[in-house]
Amino acid sequence: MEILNIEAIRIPTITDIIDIVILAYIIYKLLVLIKGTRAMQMIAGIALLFFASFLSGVFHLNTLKTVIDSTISFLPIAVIVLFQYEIRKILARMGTYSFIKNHESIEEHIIEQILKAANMLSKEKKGGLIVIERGQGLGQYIETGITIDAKISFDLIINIFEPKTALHDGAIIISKGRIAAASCLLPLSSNPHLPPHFGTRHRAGIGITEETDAIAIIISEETGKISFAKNGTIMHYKDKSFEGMKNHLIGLLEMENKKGSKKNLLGKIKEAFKK
Ligand SMILES: Nc1ncnc2c1ncn2[C@@H]1O[C@H](COP(=O)(O)OP(=O)(O)OP(=O)(O)O)[C@@H](O)[C@H]1O
Repeated sequence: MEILNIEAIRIPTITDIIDIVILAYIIYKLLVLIKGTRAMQMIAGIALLFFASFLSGVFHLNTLKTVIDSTISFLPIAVIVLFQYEIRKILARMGTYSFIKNHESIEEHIIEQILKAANMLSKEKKGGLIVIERGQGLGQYIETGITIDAKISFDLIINIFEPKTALHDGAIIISKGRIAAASCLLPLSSNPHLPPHFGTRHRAGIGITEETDAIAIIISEETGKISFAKNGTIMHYKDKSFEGMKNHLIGLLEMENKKGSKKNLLGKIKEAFKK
């Protein structure tokens, strides 16, 4: 009896190896992506269904197996419905793929103007929310606000966030090195793990970075704290020095500025999966 069919075994080619490496990478990223999320629980549930189907087959529980198998056949639709938000987000990020570097990316002196304004707002305990567009266009959020289309300056930002003025509510969106609009409405994060004391300003700042690759600077009216949000994660800024803060923001934006020119489809897919 032939135990092993030697004929069927062939030396893997370079293409096979690349194929396997890509697949392994995608599976790894998917597992990282869903670790600790409701998707993980869903996968555990799906695995349980397959196991139950297998067991009912082994013990010839035919009716049970039929019911379980027909449930399994609906799984692809259920996954699309349940994860439509995540799928939409990944596709939107992939859709922003660009061969061309954004030459209008933000410059250092502009960052200084933004941070000087953030510091002033913080000192005076005036709330502020500034969103910086990166690779992914923020047109749909810009449309919710009032068009400004002006050069970025300390004075303008301070004026916009002056309490009780017409434009102070909502966010400023910086696009292509200019203040595109003010009073913009951002999506609120629904992350259940955010501290309950986070109000709508912080949730909006985090929300826009969950939906897009933008960076948000949040200045708390209550505490004067300056925070940065990226990829749905918020970082309270501890180093009070201006240079430290500037380098931090440059660091957050650097991916776009330095790697922007090299950003390829794989990079976009990687970024989409990062979340
Ligand atoms: N969807 C939104 N998009 C943009 N800005 C928003 C949105 N919702 C609320 N804001 C802004 O947040 C302000 C209210 O902030 P709120 O006090 O609820 O939040 P917070 O996170 O506790 O901030 P703070 O620490 O400044 O009090 C609103 O006046 C408005 O300017």
